[in-house]
Amino acid sequence: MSQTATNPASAADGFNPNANHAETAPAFFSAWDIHAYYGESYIVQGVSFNIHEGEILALLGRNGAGKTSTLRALARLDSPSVTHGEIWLDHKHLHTMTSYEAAVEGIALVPEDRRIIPGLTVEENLQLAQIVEPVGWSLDRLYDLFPRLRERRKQEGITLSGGEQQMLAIARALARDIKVLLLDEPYEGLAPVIVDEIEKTLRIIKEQGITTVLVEQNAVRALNLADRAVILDTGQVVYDGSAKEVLENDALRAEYLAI
Ligand SMILES: Nc1ncnc2c1ncn2[C@@H]1O[C@H](COP(=O)(O)OP(=O)(O)OP(=O)(O)O)[C@@H](O)[C@H]1O
Repeated sequence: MSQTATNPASAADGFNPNANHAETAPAFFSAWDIHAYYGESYIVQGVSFNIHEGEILALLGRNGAGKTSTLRALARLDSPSVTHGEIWLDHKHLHTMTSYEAAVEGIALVPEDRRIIPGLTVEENLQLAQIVEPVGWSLDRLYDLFPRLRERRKQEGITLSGGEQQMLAIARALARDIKVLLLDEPYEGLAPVIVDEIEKTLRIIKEQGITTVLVEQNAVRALNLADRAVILDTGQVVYDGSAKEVLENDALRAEYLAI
């Protein structure tokens, strides 16, 4: 059955669920000409990119460039509201789905504020993510990836350090059966040694075939980890290419990343 049957989004508001880009899509995960608004504010202004399965894409740009808004649009959250464009994941059209449906298809957004649930232990936060199918990594596998979480599994999640909370937020995403991990500033406020630890786990997650979109202010770190980079400026893509090229291109970095 078509996913459009139960979804409020339709061709009438700029989506075209019948456009069969799935047939020709060169990539596993694609955004095609996404436009999104907060009320009257036009923020995401025609963003397109393709990501191959298992790639890490660094989504970069100055403050206010529209990175978080783009991630939220990809996760199909209500705000910003996407008025035009298509989002394809593994031949399924996410642009006609609600955020819940997109999550079931395998999109996981780890927001900047991590959203650890107060009053629940580390383990309960993970178990809660597994109440509904499709379930992803087992608790044992998650604890092998994040040994600190195993040590603290009985501790209330919100009492963890910032780095541990970030680990819990990523573990909670993997507790579901996901295909794409959308990470919003995972390194923010963390000591370099903790960033090293999280970076190591992101490499392991990549080895498992999960595709990652990484929004990060620490652009050099993100570029060293990523295969590819997309740079946004005022809601538009101004660069789409290899991460290495951005690292090596002083002019590009100075113009759009101020580094
Ligand atoms: N809820 C909102 N309502 C109205 N405008 C918003 C809202 N959230 C973000 N914006 C505006 O959208 C623009 C893009 O914001 P966004 O958070 O996507 O940028 P960003 O690239 O992630 O920035 P940063 O690196 O500072 O987090 C900014 O001008 C911001 O003020």
